[in-house]
Amino acid sequence: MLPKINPTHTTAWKNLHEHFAQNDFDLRTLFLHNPERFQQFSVKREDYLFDFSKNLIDQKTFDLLQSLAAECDLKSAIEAMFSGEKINETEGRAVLHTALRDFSDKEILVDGENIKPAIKRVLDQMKNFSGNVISGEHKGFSGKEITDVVNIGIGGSDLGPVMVCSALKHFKTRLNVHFVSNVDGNHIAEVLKNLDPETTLFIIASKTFTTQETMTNAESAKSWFLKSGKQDEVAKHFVALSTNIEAVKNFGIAEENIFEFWDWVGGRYSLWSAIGLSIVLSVGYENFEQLLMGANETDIHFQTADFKENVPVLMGLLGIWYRNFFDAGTYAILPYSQYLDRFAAYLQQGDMESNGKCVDRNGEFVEYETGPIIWGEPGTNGQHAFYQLIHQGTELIPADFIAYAKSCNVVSDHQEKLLANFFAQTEALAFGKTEEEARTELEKSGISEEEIHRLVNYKVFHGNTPTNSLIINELTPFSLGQLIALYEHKIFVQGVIWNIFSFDQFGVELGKVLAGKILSELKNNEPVTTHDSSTNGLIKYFNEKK
Ligand SMILES: O=P(O)(O)OC[C@H]1O[C@](O)(CO)[C@@H](O)[C@@H]1O
Repeated sequence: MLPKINPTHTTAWKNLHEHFAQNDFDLRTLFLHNPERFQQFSVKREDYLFDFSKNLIDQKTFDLLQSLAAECDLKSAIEAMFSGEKINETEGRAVLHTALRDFSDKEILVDGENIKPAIKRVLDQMKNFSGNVISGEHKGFSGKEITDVVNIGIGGSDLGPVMVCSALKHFKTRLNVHFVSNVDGNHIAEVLKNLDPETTLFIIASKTFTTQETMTNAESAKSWFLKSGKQDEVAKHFVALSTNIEAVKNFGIAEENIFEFWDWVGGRYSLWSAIGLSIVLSVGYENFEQLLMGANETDIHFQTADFKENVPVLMGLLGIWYRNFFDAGTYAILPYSQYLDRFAAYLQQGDMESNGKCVDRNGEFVEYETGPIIWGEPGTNGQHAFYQLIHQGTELIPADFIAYAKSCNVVSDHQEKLLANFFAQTEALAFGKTEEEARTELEKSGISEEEIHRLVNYKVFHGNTPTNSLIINELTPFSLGQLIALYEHKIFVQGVIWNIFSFDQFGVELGKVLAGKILSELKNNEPVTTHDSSTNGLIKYFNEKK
């Protein structure tokens, strides 16, 4: 079981509030007074450098955040998760996505049974199946090789595979992997438009095998296929990834085409499981295994490193400092890598579905902020979209800047320009531009004193916008696994300290129930009056125009 400590009742929390009230954390001053600040607040590991010196902290802040982790008993929470304790108490489940990437001989027991053999069995099944598809040995009903794969899933059955397949495009196999997730018929229509049923493999990815969007898309995909293929040829073109074996069989998927995973794998933490089959088909099993091993490297770091040098712990603690003491409502993920174009979207589910909670582990409503809004886009594009607000807006927006030192593709001086922007942005966000500096620049431009007076404030940059800089040596399946796991564990750290349960998601249920009721009303084509005037009015308008 996880500890049930209200963070606001800890001594560290009270001291952090005092510390916050008594200091202004001016980065220019902090760097001026400590030439060793970078060395003091950065962690250099074999595959990456994590520089957190441009945060609004001093040594006392750092020490108090460490005390907070200790008072909230983070260490035992980490041990509880990795050991298979049922820390997902509201659903009575263990949380063991980490076991999926643990290649050691260590036994991990769930309800008295070692889960490692089953994990190995499914990995072998994924390896064999993907090898046969990629080699062309597995053929479609007309004897042709598979050329295209369509993963049908949503949420954790989509976002992780989409993000990884996008990030590892440089490593792709001959197969073209597509993703359908939205119940909006245009989504599947656009994907199927250019595909051939004779050479297309469908992956129905759903932990529960009950999600409306996925089951609707799966039925439509099957109907599309059966316009060409026969019912008894479905087995060659449809596989399923699920914990719900009975529901998969009822859908009509052959038993040998079911890739199982388990209830101790949360949807948003499932890309390491059978849900990763689209990744295996996209980049090959060896690269998928490297992805797992990279995540495992972070798991070991997370379990063994002193919290003072533990990157996920530091990321989590710094996020709490801004969320709960600076009242920052959002957190930006700004990868300076086009390959990571879906990374923020993936973390939106990972973070917001985990820590978007308002009831603590004692069943009481919390009286402090919990999970922030996660958002972001790759740099340098963001600089031409929303950096104006980060630089000169009224919201404090802490951000993680992520980049790779080496590029997968050497093209002219693009990499130097990309990193120059990365470094410039974190510098500008930290140190800004004072009124005096702005005035000096304007004076050099030769404009009148009156004009200078009129313009100077528009040219001031407040600075003191905190950033973490993560420079990873190169983008590989291994380093991507490390990166993803860093964020999985950051999220865990924050959930532990906020004293919430990070592994259920009851908040998604009400919408599903209401949608089911309204769907039946829409289908019977009668006037709808059972809702509020807005919902009734909207439904009426839709019925008139559809
Ligand atoms: O994989 P399933 O069971 O179709 O669920 C899809 C997604 O729906 C949710 O249950 C709710 O968003 C997610 O947690 C999950 O990843």
